[in-house]
Amino acid sequence: MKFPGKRKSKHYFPVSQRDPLALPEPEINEAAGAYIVGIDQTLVDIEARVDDAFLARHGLSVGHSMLVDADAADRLNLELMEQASITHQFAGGTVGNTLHNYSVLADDRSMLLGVMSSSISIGSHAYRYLCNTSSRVDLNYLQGADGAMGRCFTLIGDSGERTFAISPGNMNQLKPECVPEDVVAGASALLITAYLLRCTAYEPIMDATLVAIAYAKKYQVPVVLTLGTQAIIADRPEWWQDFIRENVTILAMNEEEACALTGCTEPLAAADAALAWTDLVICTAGPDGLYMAGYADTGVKRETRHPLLDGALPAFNRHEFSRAMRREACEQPERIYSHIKPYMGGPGKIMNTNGAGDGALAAVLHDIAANVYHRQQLPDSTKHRASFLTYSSLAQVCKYANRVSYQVLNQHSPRLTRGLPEREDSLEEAYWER
Ligand SMILES: Nc1ncnc2c1ncn2[C@@H]1O[C@H](COP(=O)(O)OP(=O)(O)OP(=O)(O)O)[C@@H](O)[C@H]1O
Ligand SMILES: Nc1nc2c(ncn2[C@@H]2O[C@H](CO)[C@@H](O)[C@H]2O)c(=O)[nH]1
Repeated sequence: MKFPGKRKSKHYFPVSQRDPLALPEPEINEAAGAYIVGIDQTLVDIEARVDDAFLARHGLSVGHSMLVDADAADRLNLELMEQASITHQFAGGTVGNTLHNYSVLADDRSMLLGVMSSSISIGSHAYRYLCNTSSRVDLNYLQGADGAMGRCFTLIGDSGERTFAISPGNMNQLKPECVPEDVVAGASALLITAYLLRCTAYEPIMDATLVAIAYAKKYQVPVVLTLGTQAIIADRPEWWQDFIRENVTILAMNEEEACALTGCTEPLAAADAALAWTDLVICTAGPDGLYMAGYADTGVKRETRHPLLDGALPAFNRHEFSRAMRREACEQPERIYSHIKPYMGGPGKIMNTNGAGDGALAAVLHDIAANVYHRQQLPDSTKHRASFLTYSSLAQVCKYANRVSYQVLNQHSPRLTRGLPEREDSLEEAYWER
């Protein structure tokens, strides 16, 4: 486990010196390991430049992800081939991207559950998917399936905005019995997306997702939900509110999805509203950076040393130096919030906004898994005197998430090609303080 950013704090990582307050001599537990497990619709992104007339002709809604049937996908594909407008093909899927990025950042294992073609030929979509996935993502639990892989036509319109047309192929065929209980039980978090529950008719992946959630709840594994695209939430916001209240520990969304879920246009107000149903919220807000909201116990909350910020809530970042906890783990829960502007104001030239939010979530997952790993190695450390969800403070997690988003904006693919530069490992000393 590579630590999410070196720092000057007394709690540092990897553990090379004992915490003086921890009692017994710590032994490194070789068998222990922290990993994230996720379920996804295995998809290959097929990227093409199109004009707005193309999107209108194929009945696609700009900036959103829509399902298309086999005939519509064939028509779309044919037109793209005729125009020779396909520019890239790489592995996609919102959870697959996040697990890949987590594994690159943490230099550690994650596990992907989903389907994969049973028989793979060189150059096929399945082959490309595997080639574009970090070797740290464990694919041994994928379920073999016949038929075409899911395709995500990623259409870049005149404004540079991306529109997704999803041809499902066999992406929804994951069976509940292919979700191993022990894999979920041992995970630091279970990652799912709202896309898994968007099917035109019954599909096995819906039950597989519900089974995985039941296992996660049984073993107190945090369930992390990323909302996917606005329309899915806008279709039935109350249903999603109930779903989140029942099942979700950590919620990730962008401001559009947040608005669809809560009715609040302001991202901080939306994150605050979502805390009624879940324990930790990450809400990205494009050029406005990102917000996080969570809970801390009164006894362990920490005041910020940054200037206080007013927004939808006054002095909302007052306790942003606190580490996030589940509400039920707090004797006296208090709400904590943080905000960060884009790292260095954003890149001079944005290569791609696709996956910037998924990148931020990968950083949050890294921080959560580092906390589990530290607890496995040093259970008596004062760092675990309360049951925290994150290794770092909310403010620090925001910085890290934001830095990773910047990295994604700076490259073409939503999947990181390498980890963050080593010399920047100390986030305190990086540019945002200048
Ligand atoms: N135009 C921009 N300028 C500067 N930073 C940006 C810009 N757009 C996005 N970012 C950075 O990327 C992060 C995530 O952006 P955004 O809210 O667009 O994600 P998203 O819509 O969830 O992305 P995706 O769903 O494709 O993963 C922001 O918090 C911010 O740090
Ligand atoms: N799992 C899943 N991912 C999607 C869907 N639509 C778009 N994406 C992915 O979202 C990513 C960008 O956030 C792209 O790489 C797409 O592959 C969908 O319906 N399901």
